[in-house]
Amino acid sequence: IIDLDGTMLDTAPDFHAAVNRMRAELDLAPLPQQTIVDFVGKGSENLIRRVLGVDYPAAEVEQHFEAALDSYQRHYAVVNGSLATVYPGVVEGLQAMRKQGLRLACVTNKPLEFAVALLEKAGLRDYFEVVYGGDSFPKKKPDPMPLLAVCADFQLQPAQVLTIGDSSNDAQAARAAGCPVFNVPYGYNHGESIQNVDSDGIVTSLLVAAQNISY
Ligand SMILES: O=C(O)COP(=O)(O)O
Ligand SMILES: [Mg+2]
Repeated sequence: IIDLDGTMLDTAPDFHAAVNRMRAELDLAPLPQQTIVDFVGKGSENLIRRVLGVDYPAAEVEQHFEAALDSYQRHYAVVNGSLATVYPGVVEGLQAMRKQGLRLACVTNKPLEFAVALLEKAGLRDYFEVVYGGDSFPKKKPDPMPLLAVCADFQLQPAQVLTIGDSSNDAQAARAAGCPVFNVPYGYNHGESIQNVDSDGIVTSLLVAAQNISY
């Protein structure tokens, strides 16, 4: 089970562009990319609340939330995949995993519609039997629900299903599900060091991950 944002694609420039177009519409000043990226990983609603929280106290965040989310989604749909790049070793890693006979699923907190469009644009959609987004189930990562759904789809025990992601969110979901988990060190981990995350190891790329799967 492979995560999307910060693991397969560097989508930071897409988030940066869409958030700042939304902020311009709301007469808010643009934010630096790093500020926005530190808010990524827990879905669109959380991202927009955090981005509004830069300017407004909690009660006012809720007043502006719906209009901001609506604007952001409109802009993200247009920007999606146009500035993002595939990380080194992703295509090679996915090819190596498929060659080993592994079945692949993508589980992301990105809304499903955006996730599928992005995977298609990047030419990665066909590697995955299953794709689940942040709105596919009542709960998203760090809840184990979407990971357990993949285990059920594949008729495998969680201990037989490896997850790979760039953040503590992925690791917590995996731990809660009972799945082994690798982290990649190059993505977005809520502004925290990846070294401090409880995982089964750090792999420098999906290709290195593919070379270290034994079963
Ligand atoms: O949209 C997000 O919050 C990012 O999602 P992902 O890291 O789970 O792909
Ligand atoms: Mg991620």
